[in-house]
Amino acid sequence: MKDQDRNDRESLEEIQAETTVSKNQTEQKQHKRRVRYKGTHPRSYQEKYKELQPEKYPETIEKVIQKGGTPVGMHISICVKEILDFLQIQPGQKGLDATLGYGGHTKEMLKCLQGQGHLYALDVDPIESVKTKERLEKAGYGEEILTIRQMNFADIDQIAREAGPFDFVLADLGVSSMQIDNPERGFTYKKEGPLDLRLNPQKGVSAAERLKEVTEEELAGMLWENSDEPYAEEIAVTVMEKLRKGEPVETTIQLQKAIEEALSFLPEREQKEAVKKSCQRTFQALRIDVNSEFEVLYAFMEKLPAALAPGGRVAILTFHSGEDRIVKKAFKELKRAGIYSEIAQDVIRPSAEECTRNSRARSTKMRWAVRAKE
Ligand SMILES: C[S@@+](CC[C@H](N)C(=O)[O-])C[C@H]1O[C@@H](n2cnc3c(N)ncnc32)[C@H](O)[C@@H]1O
Repeated sequence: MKDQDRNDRESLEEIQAETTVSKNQTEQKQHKRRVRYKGTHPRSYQEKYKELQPEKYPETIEKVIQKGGTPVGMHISICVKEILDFLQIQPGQKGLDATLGYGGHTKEMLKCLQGQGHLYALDVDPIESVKTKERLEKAGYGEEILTIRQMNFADIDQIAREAGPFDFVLADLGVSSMQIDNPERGFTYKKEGPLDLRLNPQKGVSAAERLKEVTEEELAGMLWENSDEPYAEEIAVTVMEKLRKGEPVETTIQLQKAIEEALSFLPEREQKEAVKKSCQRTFQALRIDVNSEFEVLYAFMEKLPAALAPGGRVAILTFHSGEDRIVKKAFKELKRAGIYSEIAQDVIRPSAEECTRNSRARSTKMRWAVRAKE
């Protein structure tokens, strides 16, 4: 049985159990109103996934993880061992986690500090970072050891001026599973939701608004440059035609349908797979655009050496070739200039075992560098 079916069935059993209890109570106390029947399907995202309440349903969480999935509302940290082996964190050091997310890496780095030193952690996402702060506080990591800021890592110079230089820095780029899994954030074509895709929904314009701003040529260029989308032109033509005719492309499914339509010329047996891949690439390209992901990564790579202490170590996880190219090039150039004394010769990939355990690790590449001692 699929996990989702099982979740739905378990929810149904709970609902039925609640109804039985309420029936017995009704017989005993006639004046009590019956509990309203909730229906066989949970109504909201919150109700639908027990995984969103990990404390209440630990077995459900364990089952999902064992099957290689990521429980909804959680994020499984990638390459933890490889990162810690490289960073060599010592008690008393000062570090920066540039991408807090669910706080998995943060927690592992905090453990290495053994209560001495300080960790700073940044995230642009105002929704998830609040939840992560609460979770880490409950786990015993308060302000005395951990400072969390809602800040873009492009401003690493700012936090370095206040708190640096750092002995170690980690950046685990991209999006977290919680952001992808929440349909209201619009990161996935698999669930209906507003076409938003912003890491910080309180700033900038959503992907739906962005589609209304760009020309057909600009959209095709965006899809090609950000994601190497082979059907960039066909998709751009279809989307723009829809907008010209006054048909909305404002939700994730509306965009998915437009992509399906754009690729309808392909032989039927190829269509399903091609649409899936083009949806992944199109959503990625739009996400990169609305969050200026390449621009902020350039800024981060440029400011990073000045934020590191002499001998300081940095590890970066990337998830697509565009990101990896920027990191690789910056490390190489700065090594040649003598600013880094050592850099990773090759990318480090998660083990096959980790990829089986966590399918989201498959596209991960890790690179590292050590700041020269001068
Ligand atoms: C892959 S997740 C990090 C997961 C985290 N390492 C963990 O173990 O839970 C990436 C996070 O980086 C954040 N992020 C992406 N770009 C950012 C930026 N430019 N500045 C700060 N945070 C950013 C995202 O909002 C997301 O929460």
